[in-house]
Amino acid sequence: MTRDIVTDDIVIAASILSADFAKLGEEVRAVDQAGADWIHIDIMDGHFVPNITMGPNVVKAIRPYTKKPFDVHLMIAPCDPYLADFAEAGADMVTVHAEAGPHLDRSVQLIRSLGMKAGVALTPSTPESALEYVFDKLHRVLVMTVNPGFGGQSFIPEQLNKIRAIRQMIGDRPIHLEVDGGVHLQTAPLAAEAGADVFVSGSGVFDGGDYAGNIAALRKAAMSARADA
Ligand SMILES: O=C(CO)[C@@H](O)[C@H](O)COP(=O)(O)O
Ligand SMILES: [Fe+2]
Repeated sequence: MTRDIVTDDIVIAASILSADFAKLGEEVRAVDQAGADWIHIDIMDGHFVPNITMGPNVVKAIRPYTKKPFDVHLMIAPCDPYLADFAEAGADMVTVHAEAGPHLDRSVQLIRSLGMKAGVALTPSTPESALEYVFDKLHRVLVMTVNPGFGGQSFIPEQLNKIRAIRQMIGDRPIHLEVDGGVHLQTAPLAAEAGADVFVSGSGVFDGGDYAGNIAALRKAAMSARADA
């Protein structure tokens, strides 16, 4: 099934880390109906990051609640032993961290061989040069604008230079540039102006309960920066 399309459009990926875990399936359906383009799923292991969330069994359980693409952000180390489980659970795209192990190229090749789109994430202290030798195998790059592990943190503005540099590296390749962490109405335009086209938001989508209003406002904020460019 093809659920991932690379377009020139702004993509809003709702991060279910901020959802009510007691009714996760309904929350996924709700953000789908509220206009989210992708469902962003944060997988944390209490080892690579200081928090624990969910595994492939939960991804599988929420898969029937939407046809929107599942954008799985792995904050686990090692990741290779679990990639097939996420593919089987219904992940469309899997992003691994460049910092999560010594064999990034192997992880990227494995994701692709399992039929999923491949992404690499960089924590705030990792330079864009970490992408150099895997770049042409990627469908997306995820720039973390907070230190990974928790929702609701503040956007780190120094990451805007990294976003600009990666936008230059991408050129006309069909690679999404995803920004994750502290993405709100004030920061989405900055990231868009720097070159991001996928906007992950947890608290910005879920806080206050007006998912449709929040998603529409985020999209409008990101698009306004593009129109100004
Ligand atoms: O990967 C992560 C956190 O490590 C994110 O995807 C968070 O879920 C973003 O949350 P907000 O900063 O948007 O509240
Ligand atoms: Fe994430």
